[in-house]
Amino acid sequence: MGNKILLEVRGLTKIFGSRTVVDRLDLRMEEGDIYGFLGTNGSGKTTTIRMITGLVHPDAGEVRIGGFDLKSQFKAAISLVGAIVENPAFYPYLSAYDNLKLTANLLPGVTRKRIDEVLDIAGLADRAKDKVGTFSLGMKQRLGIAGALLNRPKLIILDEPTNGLDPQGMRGIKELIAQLAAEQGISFLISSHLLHEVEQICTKAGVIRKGKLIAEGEIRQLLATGVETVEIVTSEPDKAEQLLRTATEVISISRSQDQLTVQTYGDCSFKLNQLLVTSGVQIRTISRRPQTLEQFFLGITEGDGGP
Ligand SMILES: Nc1ncnc2c1ncn2[C@@H]1O[C@H](COP(=O)(O)OP(=O)(O)OP(=O)(O)O)[C@@H](O)[C@H]1O
Repeated sequence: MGNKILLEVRGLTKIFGSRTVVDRLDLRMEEGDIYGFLGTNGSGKTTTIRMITGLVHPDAGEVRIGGFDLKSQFKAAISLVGAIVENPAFYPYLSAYDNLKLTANLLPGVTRKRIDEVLDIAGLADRAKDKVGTFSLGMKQRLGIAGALLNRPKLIILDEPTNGLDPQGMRGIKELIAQLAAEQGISFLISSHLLHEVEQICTKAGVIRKGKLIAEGEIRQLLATGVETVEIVTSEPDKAEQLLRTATEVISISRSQDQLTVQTYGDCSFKLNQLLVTSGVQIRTISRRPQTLEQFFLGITEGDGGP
């Protein structure tokens, strides 16, 4: 395995109309990583994955897979990737085998033997001849992973793979991911809005919020990372908000009359205080509430359904 860089994303940006949905995003995966891409609904995960898989053109930034530039060396870069973006689509009246044969026809050099192999790996060998319409959602997801394995990728990208699955289906997917990583050295980029799920499967994670990567690292280290809620009461809330939005540590600001509630990455209340005071903003009170990223993430997933 080693520490070879498998995926490098730099400054990736997507703007829809006047909204910046993905904002100068950087990601870095090494071979062997199972990377959890964590964020609430609408935070920009699917758009990022679509850019990494060449389905959406970025407005800025670059993606390199296995050292190949996705734009100028598309074939070489994309041949290293197997991906399921959103739900895998199958023909319900065709068998699992025939569905994979259709996928295989689009890929150069994939043999019939390989179709049997991937069905076996996904634990579907004995259902190969059954119509996909009779499959549970978990089996369809495993069939999707089988399809993604056809061209022997080094990186598999899964967008919310356990969405809608029952506990047994979830377990099946998690076990398959762990097995493919351990036995075949395949790396995974897995998007999810569920912290505990990422914690169970992944070795590393990045947290995306409003299109920005707000934290990245080894899971354990990441969950212990400090995040703070700073509450500021001021007679000049407009000016204060404008100034605070320029600070890199600020994740979000909400307002209620003359009170600003500011979420920050790391301990920076002193810096924010100075920023306001040196610009002549009078502060009535300032208080801080430290949290771990885990508490923060659980709080935002409960509290707001979107960005
Ligand atoms: N083609 C598009 N045109 C305009 N806006 C879009 C388009 N695609 C996505 N968006 C918007 O971009 C934002 C991010 O969407 P995205 O699907 O990337 O988020 P997500 O984190 O994957 O969320 P979810 O888990 O709900 O899929 C959303 O507000 C969405 O409405």
